[in-house]
Amino acid sequence: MAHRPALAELGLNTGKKTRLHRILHEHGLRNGTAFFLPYDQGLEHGPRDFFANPAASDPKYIIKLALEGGFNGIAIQIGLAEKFYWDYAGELPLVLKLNGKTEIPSDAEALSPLHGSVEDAVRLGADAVGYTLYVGSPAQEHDFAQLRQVRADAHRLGMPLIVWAYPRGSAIEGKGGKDSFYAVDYAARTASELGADVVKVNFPHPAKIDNVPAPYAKETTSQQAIDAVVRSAGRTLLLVSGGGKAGDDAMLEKARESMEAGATGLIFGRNVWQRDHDESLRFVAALRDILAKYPST
Ligand SMILES: O=C[C@H](O)COP(=O)(O)O
Repeated sequence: MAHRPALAELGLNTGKKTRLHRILHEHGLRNGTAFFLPYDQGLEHGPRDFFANPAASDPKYIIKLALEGGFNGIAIQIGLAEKFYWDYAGELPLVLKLNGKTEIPSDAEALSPLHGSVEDAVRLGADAVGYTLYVGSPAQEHDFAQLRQVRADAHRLGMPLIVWAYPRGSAIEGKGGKDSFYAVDYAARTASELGADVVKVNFPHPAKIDNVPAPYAKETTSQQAIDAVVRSAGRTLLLVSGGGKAGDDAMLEKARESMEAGATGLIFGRNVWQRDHDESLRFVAALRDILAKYPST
């Protein structure tokens, strides 16, 4: 297991520390772990993600589900935050997603444009902002510059910065793909190097891969891979995302291995809300049982 950093070790300014403390110790399990409900898929993938459970297309349904499920917060885009979060202000921490894109253009030169600011997040009462960084994309230079401004604003306004670190672009396809151990490990380190307070990554696929530096070109276990990714994030707290809907046992195992590795928490969306309400809450309860075993300070 890698080290799960405590809040006091992160060198945060007062605003960031206060907000992260509120998220990690005053909501959810209140034990220092994080369990976020992400709801930006309507922009990233389109309405197709709501076909499995049409009720989930309603932002109010999702916010209520997050409250009933005892989540630490919800991650949404500015349009939904301005129109729907207002009814629940103060009850559930808001992570305002500042950039995003549709899946309609190809991912070959992926860049996620900004459409919100850290000032918007302050105005809406958010406790963190989210930024998607496409590590390895040909548009990386523009992405880094965009992130630099967000990081500076977040620092100035005391707002924790959560970076969705996603390997993308044709170069990564030749190195095991966007979810390979090499790609995810590099993404975690990149977010940490660029000033993320929290990084969100996909769970790494540990399969043997070609065209990558030697340490990655051999078989590992999934536990060894996620251990390394947490280590690469260093003093940046790490969240593991859910991904597309999969079997519950596989998802619970992924959650357990992530927490065992030293992750701070989980950010699971489709696996939670692409099923009916009671089923969602049953699955959430099983995930909370896992988080309860890994308290942090
Ligand atoms: O921000 C969005 C998440 O990456 C999507 O979450 P999910 O993969 O668990 O649906």
